Amino acid sequence: MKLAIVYYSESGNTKQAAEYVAEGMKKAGAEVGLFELDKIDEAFVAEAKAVVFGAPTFYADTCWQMKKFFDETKLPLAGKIGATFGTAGYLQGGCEIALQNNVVRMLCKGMLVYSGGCALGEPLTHLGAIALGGHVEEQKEQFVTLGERVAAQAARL
Ligand SMILES: Cc1cc2nc3c(=O)[nH]c(=O)nc-3n(C[C@H](O)[C@H](O)[C@H](O)COP(=O)(O)O)c2cc1C
Repeated sequence: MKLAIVYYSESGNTKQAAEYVAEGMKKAGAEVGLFELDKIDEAFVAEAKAVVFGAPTFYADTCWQMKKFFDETKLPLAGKIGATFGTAGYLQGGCEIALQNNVVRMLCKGMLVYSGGCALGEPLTHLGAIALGGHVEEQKEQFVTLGERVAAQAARL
């Protein structure tokens, strides 16, 4: 089963988070494609059962590069599981708004948005996984768990 992660990262926080999400997917036995936004293997993503989007928060929204991706992409995302994670500088900086807006964009693309929410216990993944202030390693469990949960749900599709 192929699963993809598409992320944007300037200073490395979201890249590290993406690697943890990939770790969780691999633990679940998936073949994982980890792609920077401008280096997407489109054939892999087209075959993937799930695509997880990761982005830093810019001005209390997902970064403009991710918004541009959703505006422009012609990738066949409809019907795939979609999930999201993000990083931000600080608690009141709007990362949850950024995740919510990624959720809205995934819905617009016809994706089946999933995180496991609070149904599967701790850690509660709700809108997705978040790390603040560069403390990505401290939130590793959240990102790994999101990857595992997406992989498990994709296997059920
Ligand atoms: C242009 C710009 C705008 C930002 N705006 C916010 C913001 O509104 N709220 C916030 O919490 N952090 C903000 N940040 C901080 C980044 O979201 C944070 O450092 C993030 O982890 C960077 O991810 P990266 O290392 O993957 O590039 C901003 C950073 C930049 C460069």
